[in-house]
Order: sequence, then C-alpha cells, then structure tokens
Amino acid sequence: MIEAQHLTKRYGSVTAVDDVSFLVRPGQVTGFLGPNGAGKSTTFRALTGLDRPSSGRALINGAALTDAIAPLSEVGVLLDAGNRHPGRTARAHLRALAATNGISDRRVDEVMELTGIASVSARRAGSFSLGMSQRLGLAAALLGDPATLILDEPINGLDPDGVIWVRHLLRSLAAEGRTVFLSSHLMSEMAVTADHLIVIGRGRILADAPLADVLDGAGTETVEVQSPDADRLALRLPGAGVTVTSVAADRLEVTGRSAAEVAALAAAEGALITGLTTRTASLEDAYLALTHSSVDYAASAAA
Ligand SMILES: Nc1ncnc2c1ncn2[C@@H]1O[C@H](COP(=O)(O)OP(=O)(O)OP(=O)(O)O)[C@@H](O)[C@H]1O
Repeated sequence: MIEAQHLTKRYGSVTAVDDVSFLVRPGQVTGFLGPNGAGKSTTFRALTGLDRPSSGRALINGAALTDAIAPLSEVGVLLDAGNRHPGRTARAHLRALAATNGISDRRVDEVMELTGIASVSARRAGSFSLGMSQRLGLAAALLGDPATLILDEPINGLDPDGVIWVRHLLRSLAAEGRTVFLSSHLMSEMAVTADHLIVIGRGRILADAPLADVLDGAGTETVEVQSPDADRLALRLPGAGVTVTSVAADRLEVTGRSAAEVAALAAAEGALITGLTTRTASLEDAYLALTHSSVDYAASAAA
C-alpha cells in the first residue's frame, strides 16, 4: 500500500507537487499519468525517500521508507534505468545491491532469469542497450521480493516483446497481491496494463479512478455511418443530445445515438446502410481531455 497525504514538494519558487493525496492499493496495477513536468518523478522520489517533502507525508505500508530497515524488501524501485556503475557487470551490480540488503546470490540468479538477462549477466552494464538497462533495473527492483513496486517509465525503450513481457510481469505481480505503481506516457499500453489510474497535472491530482471510469468519463461513443442516403439520414437522426456530423458525401459521425438506434431510424427512412461501426473513446482521448489545460510544453499548431 502506498499513500500520499497532503504531499507538497517545492523547489525554490516551483511547486512540483501541490497538496497531493492518494492511496495506491495492493492487488492491482495503478498507472500514474501526467504531462512532462507534472510531478510524477517528484512524487516517486518523495515516496521512495530520495526527496524530503516540503510538507505532508509519503508512506509505504504505513511508514516513511526512510525508516525501513531493509528497503529493497519493502519496495522495489525503478526510477532511472541508467543509474548504475557502467564498469560493473550486471551480476556484480545486482550482487552489490543484494549484499547491502542481506539478499542471497541465489536470488540474484533468480531475478536475472525472471527478467531475461541471465545470458548477459557477465557483460558490463555500461554496454547495455536501453531495453537491457530497463530489464536490469527491473531485476534490481525485484531483488528483495517486495510487496510494493514503484516504477518510473518501465516500458520506455523496450521492444514490442519486452513491452508485452513487462505487461504480463506487472499483471502477475499484482495478481499475487502486490502493490504496483508505474508511470508511462504510452496510453495504449496503460489501457491494457492498469486497473486504476491517477492522473496528475501541474502538481495536482486531476483524476483518481478505475480505468473503466476514466474511459467512461471521456464520454461519448461515436457511431460512424456509411450510406449513399447520408443526406436524408442526417435529417432523420437529430434529437436531444444528438450530434450529427457529415464527414464525407456518404459518411456521417453520430454521437448520442447507439448503432442500433441509427439502424432502426435508417430502416424507417428506407435508407440503405453500407457501413456501421461504433468507436469508443480511447484512453488517449480521455487523457488528453483531462490534461489539456495542464500541459506545460505544447508545440504550436504550425510546428
Ligand atoms: N531538482 C529540481 N530542482 C528544481 N525543479 C525541479 C527539480 N525536480 C523537478 N523540478 C520541477 O518540478 C516539476 C515537476 O517535475 P517532475 O520531474 O516531477 O515531472 P514529471 O511528471 O516526472 O515529468 P516527465 O514526464 O517529464 O518525467 C517540473 O516543473 C520540474 O522542472
């Protein structure tokens, strides 16, 4: 269980995290989303004891991590995949971490197997690709078999096989009852990995809800209609809360009516339908709607 209680972090005049409170529950994957500079890494650093909050509290399993005796067994952390001695081999890096936390060499071998880096364990970490570094970072996070995982952009740099592997790994860790909290800018991946989402913008929580609710909040389903009688149909479809947009001579986009209603109205009108599809709002749509006013670094339309 991870808990932020009125967490605030200021850097000089910048308030990176502004009175943030949330609970990340065990047994599910919770995604932490937000635009660049929103405060995700700062929140992670406060939770993992790397930064001291200006005010409020950041708790792992009810206590500040700085008070933990064996932090690697309390929480597995991946904050910066490049954060290791480049001259050390992967195995030496993990063994050094394990030794300082009373973890056996056998566990080092286990996590290298689990993360698919056993065959490169004797290679220097400095020669690792971004994807291999991410796997090494995940291996380090898993060393202490922790009940809680905090992972900043764990998918970043992984190839499609790696992305799917991380998805299954995180889902199985959550299914074992662990608390899994991760950030990512890849909405399509979050949509299939996370059960719950916390969205932050300019240091404030914009949403804290199950994935399904965030998607529902994006609202509308759009029904795309293809018909040689689109003009006639466009006159028949309107009603309270209904929008009808003509996108081509033979195509309409309709919100506020289901595909079945559109089909029934077309039949009553004697209009031929040659295509009828329903498009639901994606997580990307929902995310953009939630964060559009909190984006710090937006390119101009011309750019
Ligand atoms: N050490 C620091 N000193 C000064 N300002 C900082 C420091 N760390 C972060 N900030 C500022 O705090 C704000 C939040 O940054 P943070 O790195 O937490 O965002 P983020 O959501 O992780 O962004 P990204 O998605 O780009 O990684 C930004 O305005 C950033 O410039």
